[in-house]
Amino acid sequence: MSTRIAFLKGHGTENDFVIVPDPDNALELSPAAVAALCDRRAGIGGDGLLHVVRSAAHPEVRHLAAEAEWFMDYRNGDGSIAEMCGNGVRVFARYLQRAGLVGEGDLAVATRGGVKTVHIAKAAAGGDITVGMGKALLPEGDVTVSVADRHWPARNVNMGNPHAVAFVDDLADAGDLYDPPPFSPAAAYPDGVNVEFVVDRGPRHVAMRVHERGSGETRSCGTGACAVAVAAARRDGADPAATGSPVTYTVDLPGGSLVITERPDGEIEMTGPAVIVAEGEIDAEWLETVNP
Ligand SMILES: N[C@@H](CCC[C@H](N)C(=O)O)C(=O)O
Repeated sequence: MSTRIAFLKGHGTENDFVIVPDPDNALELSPAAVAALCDRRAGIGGDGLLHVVRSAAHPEVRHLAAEAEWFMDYRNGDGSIAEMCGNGVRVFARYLQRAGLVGEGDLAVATRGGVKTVHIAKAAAGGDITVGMGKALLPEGDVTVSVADRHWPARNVNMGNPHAVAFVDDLADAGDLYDPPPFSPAAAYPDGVNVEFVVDRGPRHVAMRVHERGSGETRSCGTGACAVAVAAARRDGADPAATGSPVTYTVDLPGGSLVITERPDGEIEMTGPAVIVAEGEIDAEWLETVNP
């Protein structure tokens, strides 16, 4: 009889994830296995995978174990590794809460993009979760993104992972987003980039579509929404560090809305939903066939 491996399925504003609890880091999850699990026809399906591991059990973040008990080992749907996932970290926290592995209040989660603090509201089995996303870096230099023969200047924003934010007249300008939008100069993003296309909806209210590195077009991207809020604030002349007042943007995405606040110290908070929709078991024999 084959061993079975637990999984859950969850989403945050319809950015969906396969969740694989593996506290002792006992599973070998190759890029091919992750891609197979995230496959929407031949696997479970998801934009990415949240491998839930105790920090002490993972060589990349063992040094953070005293600070953050749990490590979000995030993988994109194509099996590639990313530094950070904003929707993912809320869903990750929701899983830990639901499994009784953490209590109420603030929770530190280790990611490749640093330790993030997640606030889970009291008695909230559902409801929104707020995450301290850290500070945005705004590397200097012009970046251009393209769709077919159209080109837009883009703001380079790093939220632990790289983003290129382009303001457009209409979200349809982004086209079908099947392929990663080309960008230049190539040296701006040696490891690829997440590209956001943004339109205005009203005062401090924008809407976006995103092509995610390693996942394609998704219905939401939390780090992308933070990058967009910071780029929109700078474009609108709003810099919390200069004024001493926080700035909040609502960012609409195809899968829902996220609320992003940048504080005068540069720290960014993101608030949005995190939902677990199912749980089950992965057949270990099948996993072996896709995990060479
Ligand atoms: N959907 C995520 C971002 C996931 C990582 C990204 N595709 C990358 O490669 O950087 C989010 O909610 O932030």
